[in-house]
Amino acid sequence: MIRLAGVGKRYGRGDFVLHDVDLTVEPGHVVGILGSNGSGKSTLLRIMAGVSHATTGTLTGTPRIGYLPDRFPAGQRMGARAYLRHMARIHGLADLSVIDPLLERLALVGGPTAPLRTLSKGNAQKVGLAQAVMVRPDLLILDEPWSGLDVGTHAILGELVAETRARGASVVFTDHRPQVVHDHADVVHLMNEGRLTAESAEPTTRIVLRGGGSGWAGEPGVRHAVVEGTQVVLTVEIAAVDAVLVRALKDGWSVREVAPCSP
Ligand SMILES: Nc1ncnc2c1ncn2[C@@H]1O[C@H](COP(=O)(O)OP(=O)(O)OP(=O)(O)O)[C@@H](O)[C@H]1O
Repeated sequence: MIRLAGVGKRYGRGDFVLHDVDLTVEPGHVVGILGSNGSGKSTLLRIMAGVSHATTGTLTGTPRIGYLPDRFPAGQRMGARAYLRHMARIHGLADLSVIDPLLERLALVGGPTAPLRTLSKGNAQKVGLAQAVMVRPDLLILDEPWSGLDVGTHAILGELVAETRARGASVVFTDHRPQVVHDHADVVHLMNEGRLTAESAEPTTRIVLRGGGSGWAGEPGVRHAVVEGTQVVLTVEIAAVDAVLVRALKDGWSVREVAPCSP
């Protein structure tokens, strides 16, 4: 459906922010990309969506794409319905009757005629989601959708993802929280400083630490380290759990939780 091989990206003359990314998205799969802020997730999705070009490597496949960017540009006077109709025509969509039910389902506050620029970030994201799904894409690309949308819409988002998969199309989404990615993805990839790796199916342990000193990225056996407020949440290979706990206690961290996590 879509295949990336050796994809790298640098902005201007800066350092590479994506390195040698290989990724194949099969039909009917939901692919979750887990990575912390600045790791390169949005850059990768922009390349897949065709709004940014890879500096190196190749992309093959020409699926019909629906794309929800990390920040949906909504500074316009147009209302949601008018905007979506406009976008539908650009995409060559003949049937505009899907738009109103979609906006109703997403419970757009202010209704379909409220100017986009008056919408809150969460509501603007709903319009962004509507423009991405209304084209019935072969590949639905969603940049941190569970963070941008208000909690009330999370269940609808889950349904839209499931419906997309059920009709044999694919979804690629990002998030920085392991739980969110594991809850919704069939296949998980980890993005770390611009490098993408498939997550191993080996079971892991979730360790939550508070306080303490030095960072955890790159520590042996630590698949992922996410800072959440004053805590850091580690996803650790089972063989490394004892060593990580010993290091944490030596470094002054307080252990808040140790629990199995199932990918
Ligand atoms: N348009 C740009 N010009 C220059 N550098 C950029 C641009 N967009 C992103 N970057 C840099 O590329 C790196 C990866 O950013 P990217 O937004 O892809 O990461 P991310 O994982 O999506 O993070 P976030 O969740 O914070 O959006 C960062 O160092 C960022 O500063």
